[in-house]
Amino acid sequence: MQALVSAIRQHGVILPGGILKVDGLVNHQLLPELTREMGVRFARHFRDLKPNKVLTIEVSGIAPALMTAVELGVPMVYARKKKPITMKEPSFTAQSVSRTKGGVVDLFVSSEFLGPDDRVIVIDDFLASGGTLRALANMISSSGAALLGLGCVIEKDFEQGRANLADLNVPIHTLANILELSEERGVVVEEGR
Ligand SMILES: O=P(O)(O)OC[C@H]1O[C@H](OP(=O)(O)OP(=O)(O)O)[C@H](O)[C@@H]1O
Ligand SMILES: O=c1[nH]c(=O)c2nc[nH]c2[nH]1
Repeated sequence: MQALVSAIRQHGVILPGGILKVDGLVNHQLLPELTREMGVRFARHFRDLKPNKVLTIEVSGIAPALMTAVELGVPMVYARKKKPITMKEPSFTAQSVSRTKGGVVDLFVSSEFLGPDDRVIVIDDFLASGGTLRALANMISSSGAALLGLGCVIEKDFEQGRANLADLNVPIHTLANILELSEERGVVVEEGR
């Protein structure tokens, strides 16, 4: 997605530990037109698989996932990182490592909104090591739902997430691909795949 690549080149900042700061377009401020286009791209890619639900994780996955759900005309569910008292038992749980806040995070999805009748695509902001998508895939598996595909706004090629998730045997679609983050070459980014 060329507009996303340009925005990353313009606003992306390299932080220690191989972290790309894109708070101006994905993780703090959101650009409505750019985010809408993300949804259009994901929906176009996954529509033929006939998903009836989009799953994501709070907080940064919500915007692109919702835009995708709007395009597909299906509900969007987000995994919560703290279980509210409103959440009915049983819920599906998994753990992921927060890359931007540190520590292990518990994830919760209610069985009210995920179950054997669901055909799910997962949408998130970053595909890095793939740990977060793996956690979501595990919850989908526990629920009896079918996982159809994975979509992420930004892939960090050098963290091997795509390879780490290959055993899931589902299509993975990303909109921008970070090849390198370095002092010498800056943010090296190309369109996703
Ligand atoms: O492929 P991985 O190595 O799992 O990294 C990707 C995850 O890391 C970030 O989550 P984080 O908890 O840092 O941030 P968020 O609260 O902004 O969603 C990002 O939102 C992805 O969910
Ligand atoms: O803002 C972010 N920048 C990153 O580089 C990253 N990797 C995983 N999750 C991330 N979030």
